[in-house]
Amino acid sequence: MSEEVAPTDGIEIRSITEGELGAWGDAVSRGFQRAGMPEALEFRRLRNYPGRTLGAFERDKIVGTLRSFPNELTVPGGALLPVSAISGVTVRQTHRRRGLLNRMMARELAGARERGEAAAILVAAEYGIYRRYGFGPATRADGLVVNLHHAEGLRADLPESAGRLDLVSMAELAKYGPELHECWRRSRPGAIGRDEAFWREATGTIEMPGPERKEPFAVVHRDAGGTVTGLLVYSVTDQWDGPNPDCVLTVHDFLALDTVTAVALWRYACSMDWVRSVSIASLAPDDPLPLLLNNPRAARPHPEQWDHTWLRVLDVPAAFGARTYAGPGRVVLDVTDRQGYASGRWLLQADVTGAGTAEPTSEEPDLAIDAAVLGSLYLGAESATRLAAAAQLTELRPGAAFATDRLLGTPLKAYNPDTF
Ligand SMILES: CC(=O)SCCNC(=O)CCNC(=O)[C@H](O)C(C)(C)COP(=O)(O)OP(=O)(O)OC[C@H]1O[C@@H](n2cnc3c(N)ncnc32)[C@H](O)[C@@H]1OP(=O)(O)O
Repeated sequence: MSEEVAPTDGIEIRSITEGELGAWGDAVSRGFQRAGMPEALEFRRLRNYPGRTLGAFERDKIVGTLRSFPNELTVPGGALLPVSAISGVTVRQTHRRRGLLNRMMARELAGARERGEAAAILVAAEYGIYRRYGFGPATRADGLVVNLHHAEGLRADLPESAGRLDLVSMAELAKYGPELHECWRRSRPGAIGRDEAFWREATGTIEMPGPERKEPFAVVHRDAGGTVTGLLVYSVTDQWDGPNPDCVLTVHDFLALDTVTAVALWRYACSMDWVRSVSIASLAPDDPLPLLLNNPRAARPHPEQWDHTWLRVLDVPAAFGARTYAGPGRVVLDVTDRQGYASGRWLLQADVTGAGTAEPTSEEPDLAIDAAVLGSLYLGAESATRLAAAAQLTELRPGAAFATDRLLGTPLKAYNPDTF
């Protein structure tokens, strides 16, 4: 496993004390080019776990930051995998490219492995940073913009809800949202848990830096029995084309437990007076929304479609034993890992029930990959066939990439709506 390099520059990497939280948050703001807009102290407190908020200290000055918090990642089949969620990664502008991130990341990954977290996840500010630490893009956020003029509404043959929609306050959203999300997240590989910090920020009881917050609207769907089965959080621009309304409805959060609920919520959004387009910045790549419209061509890719959550496998047997598989099969992976956590030859095999294991083996390998590619394959975000075509992995036996896809393929695309 990778060891932290002995410091030669007098800069010490250590976890901060509670009393240093304010200065640590200021350092994060500075590193993110947001001087003067510190992250709310309350938010920082809620995401501060003993030993997991790191600072790079030059004497008493914080010149580097990285924090992680425990989370659970839904894996194919619905199990929840313990993961380390990393965020707040910054190095002071005057101290960059001297290896401080290398040192903070080495410490964090070693800590995560010790705590028994089978993988680490993060949302990368820039594409080029994290592959060297074994992270690969593992979910996508493929939003849509629906032009309502072209859409011609939702299809008339869709199932109608026997339930109802209710506009709710932020306080009610804080009450209904967590339970609904707990249910929803088990159905989508790539989803993560939402903690108190998430809901406090989403419902406005923690003031975050940035432009003044306009309270969004929230609507919940209840089924005929009164159970909340979906929510839509949105805002509407005040935009006019001369005397004619030309508003955009922007979706901030959308959760639906079933098709009837999704139809009811999308019908509501797509038939709003004054609204000419619906913009959803983050949606699962295989979300059925375009197919609900009379004209699916009206749903165009959102300009911000991107690789969203990056994943780094830390414990191969635990991670691959937790997920399920598309069918029976076996494949031997030869994994190269600079930090060592996933290095070696692994026999990945699954039986007819979809249960599978990853075990060390001395058998001849079928595929040669690096740890970042393992991260991209884990939730099924990328196919081995595509990665082979992109020269990101090497097939050592003809047909091995296809065999890997038959094993790792998932019926639902990995998706995580939450940036952290
Ligand atoms: C999960 C999150 O929080 S994402 C947020 C990431 N933070 C930011 O983008 C804020 C602005 N940037 C920064 O604060 C810093 O530049 C950081 C944190 C990205 C990098 O910190 P540094 O201490 O400069 O990195 P360090 O010197 O350890 O470099 C490590 C390696 O990453 C590379 N690297 C560092 N930053 C970048 C980058 N932005 N793009 C590509 N490569 C990078 C370095 O070249 C080096 O490569 P090598 O090991 O092959 O020689």
